[in-house]
Amino acid sequence: MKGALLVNLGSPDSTSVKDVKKYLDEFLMDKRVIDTPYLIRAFVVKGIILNTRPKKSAEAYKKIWWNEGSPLIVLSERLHKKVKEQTQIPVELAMRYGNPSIKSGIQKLVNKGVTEIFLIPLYPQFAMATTETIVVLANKIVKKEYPNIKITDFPAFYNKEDYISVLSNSIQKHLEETKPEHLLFSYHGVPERHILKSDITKSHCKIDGSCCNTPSPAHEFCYRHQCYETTKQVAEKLNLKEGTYSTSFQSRLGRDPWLQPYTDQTIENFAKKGIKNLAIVTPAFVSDCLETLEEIGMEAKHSFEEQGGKQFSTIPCLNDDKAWATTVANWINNWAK
Ligand SMILES: C=CC1=C(C)c2cc3[nH]c(cc4nc(cc5[nH]c(cc1n2)c(C)c5CCC(=O)O)C(CCC(=O)O)=C4C)c(C)c3C=C
Ligand SMILES: [Fe+2]
Ligand SMILES: [Fe+2]
Repeated sequence: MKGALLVNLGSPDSTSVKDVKKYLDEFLMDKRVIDTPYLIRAFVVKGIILNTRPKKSAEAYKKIWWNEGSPLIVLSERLHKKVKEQTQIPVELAMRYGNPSIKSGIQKLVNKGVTEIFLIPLYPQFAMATTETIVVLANKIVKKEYPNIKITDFPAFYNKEDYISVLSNSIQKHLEETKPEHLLFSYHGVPERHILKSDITKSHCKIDGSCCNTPSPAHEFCYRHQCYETTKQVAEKLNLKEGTYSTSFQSRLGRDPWLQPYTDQTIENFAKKGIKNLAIVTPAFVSDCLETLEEIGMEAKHSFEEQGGKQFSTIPCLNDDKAWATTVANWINNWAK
């Protein structure tokens, strides 16, 4: 029997410093997130980051937390419910870090008699720190605990026509309402070296991004190329004029260089240049979360307004949008045919 597993990033169990610390420990000790040798990672994460960050992050989580829990988890559950309503096969939801775990998701499917799992990492663009870590962990669990189960993973869907279409429609609706002077596509960043590590050709990708418009097999796993491509395809679909939209990268952690331009600096520069009405869309995330609701919806908005900007609007992630749930259900149903 066939079944599907939707996997998102995860959130702390609560906004307590203890739970945030536990979550960040699991997240940041993942060698595909902080990709240094183990001893350096342990020193940096356990010796430095976990001493200060959990308190700060817990405060940020408190600002966005809902009565039902973490927005990312609640919105993923709502999407899961709508997807289940549109398919005959069992579908479970799991998180890469925290709860519900990937192991529990697989166990629930196995309990229902599933022997073939369609694994859908809920990330439009491939990254070592997102798609790859999910695929690796799910396969590791299956190999160890359920050797007779087969897994098929769904690749990054950054350029799939149906995804581009639902994303574009959600953006279009917002643009008609707010009529911004500029639309910023802000993607979660990754350290620059992650781009080089994911280059399967070992020679295509360049730190400065000059490679991303030259076709290459490397792009199947190039986060930066895939982000640019999502922006490009949405811009084409919506007929956006050159110069009225751009791409930037947010949520940098630490001192190493991450993908640029940085969102916070870009937004400040727009305000300083006299842009008054700015809209932001965050297509690396399919569910609103700390990084969209707090970092963009609160921090970035504040900085834009402080520098003279007047109207700063955030376009919600696809969340449990009806057409988006139908798109995910279609992927599952086509695979299960
Ligand atoms: C969308 C894809 C994501 C990539 C790529 C990614 C990479 C990445 N993230 C960190 C560090 C942190 N990220 C944090 C939160 C967070 N990150 C993503 C997604 C991606 N991260 C999401 C959806 C969230 C929000 C989770 C939620 O509960 O709402 C955090 C925790 C919050 C904080 O303290 O700021 C950290 C830390 C690294 C190092 C990284 C490297 C590639
Ligand atoms: Fe590239
Ligand atoms: Fe992150």
